[in-house]
Amino acid sequence: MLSQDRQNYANKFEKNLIEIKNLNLQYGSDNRSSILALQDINLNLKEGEFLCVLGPSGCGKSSLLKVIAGYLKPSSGSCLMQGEMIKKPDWHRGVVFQSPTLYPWLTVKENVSFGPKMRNLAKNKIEEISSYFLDEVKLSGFGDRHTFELSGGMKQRVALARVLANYPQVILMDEPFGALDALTRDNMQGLIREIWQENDTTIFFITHDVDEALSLATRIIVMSKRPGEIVKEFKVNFTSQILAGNKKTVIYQDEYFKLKNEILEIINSQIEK
Ligand SMILES: Nc1ncnc2c1ncn2[C@@H]1O[C@H](COP(=O)(O)OP(=O)(O)OP(=O)(O)O)[C@@H](O)[C@H]1O
Repeated sequence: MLSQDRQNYANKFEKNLIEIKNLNLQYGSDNRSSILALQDINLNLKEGEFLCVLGPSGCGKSSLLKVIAGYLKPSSGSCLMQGEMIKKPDWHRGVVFQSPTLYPWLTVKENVSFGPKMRNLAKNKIEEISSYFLDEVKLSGFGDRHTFELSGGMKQRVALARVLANYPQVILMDEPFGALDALTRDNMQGLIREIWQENDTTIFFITHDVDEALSLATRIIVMSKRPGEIVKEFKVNFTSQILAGNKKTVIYQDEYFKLKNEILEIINSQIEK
């Protein structure tokens, strides 16, 4: 795949969903103990794109996600969704963390139904939505189980179905597969790739794994060490090639290796020696 083709593919995502302008985030107000986590972030998240964020540990990836989610307010600059300032968490921005936060006293189906119930949807609609998304994450037969009966990968699929059941405009994922074994992780990557394609979802995805980013993203941003700034971005489309064909043939291309090395070099240059 020529880099021009990659560029053209990524450019098909045009419409801004989230606009981040000149954003700084500082923890603590006391000058001596305060930490500048994010510095001068300018980033537009486009509708339908799959954006992966890479960077050294502590560079501010989770902090950026928390600002977008509405958990944290920027110290300066702005973070807008469809032109509106993000002020607090909202169902329109679904969040999936590395450790799934499920309600252990509820069944799998009740966990997935929770959001639609809170939004006072009709009983039959709630049933329809929860069945649909349990099926999407391949857990149809597990609706009556309790979450403690499930494996780590299954719990993460419930967490994903629970977020999807709210039809969010964007899904924010913070190393969602970081705690899973290699095989489960590969399956989960396949699942999120399909869900992204089938539902035209917009995804903001933090990972430490360059291969994960390359095989999922339509765009990758690489951040500097703290205070986190965006060092470089890459438009990629291996994910659509994988959807259309065979993962192995895609990840053994020269183009893939070249990009992987370039990204690894940037990340390594940011790790404090
Ligand atoms: N609540 C907090 N109070 C003070 N400092 C914080 C707080 N949360 C994060 N930090 C600091 O801000 C910086 C960025 O943290 P953040 O968790 O966003 O980085 P990260 O890139 O997600 O890290 P990792 O990859 O290790 O998860 C770090 O130096 C961290 O110690």
